[in-house]
Amino acid sequence: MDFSQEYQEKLCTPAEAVKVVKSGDWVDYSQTCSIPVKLDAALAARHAELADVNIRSSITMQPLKVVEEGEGSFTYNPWHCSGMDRRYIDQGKAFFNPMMFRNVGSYYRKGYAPVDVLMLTVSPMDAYGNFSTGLTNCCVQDIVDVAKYIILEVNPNMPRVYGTTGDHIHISQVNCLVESDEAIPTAMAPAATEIDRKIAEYIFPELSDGMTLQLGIGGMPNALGALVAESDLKDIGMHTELMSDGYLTLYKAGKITNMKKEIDRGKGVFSIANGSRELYDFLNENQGIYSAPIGYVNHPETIKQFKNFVSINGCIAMDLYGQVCSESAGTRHISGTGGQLDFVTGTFECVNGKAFLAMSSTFKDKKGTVHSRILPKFTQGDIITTPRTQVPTIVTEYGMAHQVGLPTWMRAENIINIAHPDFREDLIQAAEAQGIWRHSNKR
Ligand SMILES: CC(=O)SCCNC(=O)CCNC(=O)[C@H](O)C(C)(C)COP(=O)(O)OP(=O)(O)OC[C@H]1O[C@@H](n2cnc3c(N)ncnc32)[C@H](O)[C@@H]1OP(=O)(O)O
Ligand SMILES: CCCC(=O)O
Repeated sequence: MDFSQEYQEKLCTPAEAVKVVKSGDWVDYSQTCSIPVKLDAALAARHAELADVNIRSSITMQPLKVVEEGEGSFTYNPWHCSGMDRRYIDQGKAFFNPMMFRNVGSYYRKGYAPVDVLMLTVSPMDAYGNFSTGLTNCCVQDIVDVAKYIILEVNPNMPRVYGTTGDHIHISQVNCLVESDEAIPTAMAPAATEIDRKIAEYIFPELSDGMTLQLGIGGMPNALGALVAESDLKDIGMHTELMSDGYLTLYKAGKITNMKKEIDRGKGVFSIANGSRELYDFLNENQGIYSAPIGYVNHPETIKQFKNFVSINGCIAMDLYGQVCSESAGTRHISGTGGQLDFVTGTFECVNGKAFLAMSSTFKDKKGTVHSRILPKFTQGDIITTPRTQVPTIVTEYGMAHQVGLPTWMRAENIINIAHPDFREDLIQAAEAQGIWRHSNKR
């Protein structure tokens, strides 16, 4: 088998490749590190001749030309937002696409998310005609299966990552391809703050040897990663939606062996990766790691097979009823549901599952005013990411608030105990007015 002739026949320039896009089409860019840079620029250059083209993607890490140069012709619809995506939404150039992450693949398969053209970055072809999907497995197989036309942007900087379904695309499935040597975008995790470190210290005693760990984004998971790296904990397993540098720190410290995992033993599993170039090099042809579809990684049926599973994610605000908002600030869109509800739900199903949602107790706005993240009730349009029926333990720098199985007055008391002291009295009065404060509650 020699696929080099087919490769040459399908090779074209970005401008030639994007000619297939018509007004009214839905174009899919895969997500985050796999967004095709040259094809995006070539498509944006056609803005004067196109109208009402919809782009689907997520978590952009560098400017999208169709958004920045194609206003009026292209509408960008992210499934999940990076800082850049939320600025596009703030500017009215993009519109969030709500989703449950484990189900996104089925949105494509069931026809709710049509795809006229798929274009994405992949690593160079191997001897068998396969292009690795590299850092983004996610739901690429579902998109490939339904896309009417597939264009690859082949880039030697995309690591070749082994995996299950969705880890590669064969040249026979592809309509055309272009070549690129653009750097794959990197994302540096925010430095951990003193508050992050305090939260990590509350969670740390809940961890044990042999656990399987899912870490979300942000400074707090990094702080926890650093604590674990310096601890005596051993034989940790990785099963995570997002692989970022926090895990690389744990691998480098010898903490992750994956040998105690009940499933996928010996393999660290992720669905999307973004972080440093060092992380991408670590993933390249690493047989100890595999990428898998989000529909597998995030599914409660998968997660429940782990006995000792620990899930740690961030949130933005919560109310005294135990509802958690992790994706908006009032009506301002911030990030997305992502895998939060998937992991909270799945972890509850595990024999010894422990899920934590973490946030600082207060937020300082751009004018310097300090607000409590713990609110009496949500009234400003905040989106509920984790409903109170599924909410696990909440952690701030003042401690942990257990919620599962507790009546309203106990939930409210636990939540107020982890609020910033300056806001506690007002919260107690609100709880009383809302009828969720019992006369014997501690003050
Ligand atoms: C990868 C995984 O996590 S896997 C599965 C889990 N997925 C999830 O949990 C998804 C939902 N969670 C998240 O997206 C994140 O954990 C977040 C958004 C809650 C926290 O992430 P961080 O990176 O620590 O958020 P950060 O503190 O930088 O705030 C993000 C933005 O929200 C704004 N913001 C945060 N809290 C508030 C608030 N209470 N009021 C107003 N704005 C706020 C910040 O100002 C910032 O906006 P800016 O970029 O315009 O300045
Ligand atoms: C890739 C990050 C999406 C999420 O927060 O779940």
